[in-house]
Amino acid sequence: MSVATAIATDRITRHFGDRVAVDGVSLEVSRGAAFGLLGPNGAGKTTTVRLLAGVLRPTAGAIRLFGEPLAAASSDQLRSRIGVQTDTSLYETLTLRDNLTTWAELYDVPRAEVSGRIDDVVQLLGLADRLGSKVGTLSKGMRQKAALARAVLHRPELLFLDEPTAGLDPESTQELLAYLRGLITSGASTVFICTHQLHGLESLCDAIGILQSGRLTTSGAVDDLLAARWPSPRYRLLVAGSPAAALPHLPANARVAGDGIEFDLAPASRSSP
Ligand SMILES: Nc1ncnc2c1ncn2[C@@H]1O[C@H](COP(=O)(O)OP(=O)(O)OP(=O)(O)O)[C@@H](O)[C@H]1O
Repeated sequence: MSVATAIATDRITRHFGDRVAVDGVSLEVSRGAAFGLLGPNGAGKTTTVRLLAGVLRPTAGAIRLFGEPLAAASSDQLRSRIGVQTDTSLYETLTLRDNLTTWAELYDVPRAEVSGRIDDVVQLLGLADRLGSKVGTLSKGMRQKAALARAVLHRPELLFLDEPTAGLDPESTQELLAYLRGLITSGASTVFICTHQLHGLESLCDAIGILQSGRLTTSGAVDDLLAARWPSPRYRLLVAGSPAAALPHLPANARVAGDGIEFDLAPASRSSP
């Protein structure tokens, strides 16, 4: 494991009584990358995030964050380096601004920067006109975005998102994806997303893992997994006139085949919308 590794787990397992929620999971996430953990309900995704965020301890196995054993990290270190988006972390009776200000203070955001950071993040997430609303009066989608605003306010190096698009309408989903894409592209945070529904989240991820009944059954680069799972279709084009003359106008992998041209379509890449 190199210093460029943000998360490395070695066969982590977590039992709840007789139930095995996470079963021998080993994974690595590079610093600045986005990793998607996919799996059906009950697969162990939230438990994995809670283990990685230091909220739960593994029954067996080891976790290293930024090269250091998680077990040795102090709660202050974890708090400053990690952000976790959960919808249970907001005070319903406080306004959105008071929620974010309270969290900024708890997370030691420099006092002079608090107001500016709040204004920036609510602007980007389309919540600027709801700063004065009590969180209890916000819609579910707005709360999702408010929870994300709270999680990123202290600019964590490692951001955990649990079902970030759940309950969002298509427009809000696109707004949230655009915000996350900007965050990931900036390279400021390593982002770990878990979800049972893709909703375009895969387009943000460099790598994904699939969790089933607590076991990581597949993991790898998104493009490689898509190519293996859905081999790119091969097209054959009949050309009026000389196939060779048409070649410069076609994908680089096109080649002349008989009286036509053949080429594969490349798998969708992370930068595609
Ligand atoms: N605190 C707990 N006590 C007992 N069992 C638990 C606890 N937390 C999780 N589990 C069990 O561990 C398994 C994995 O749960 P987990 O919440 O990690 O799954 P998930 O993939 O996040 O599911 P979902 O997509 O429904 O949120 C489930 O069988 C769940 O009942």
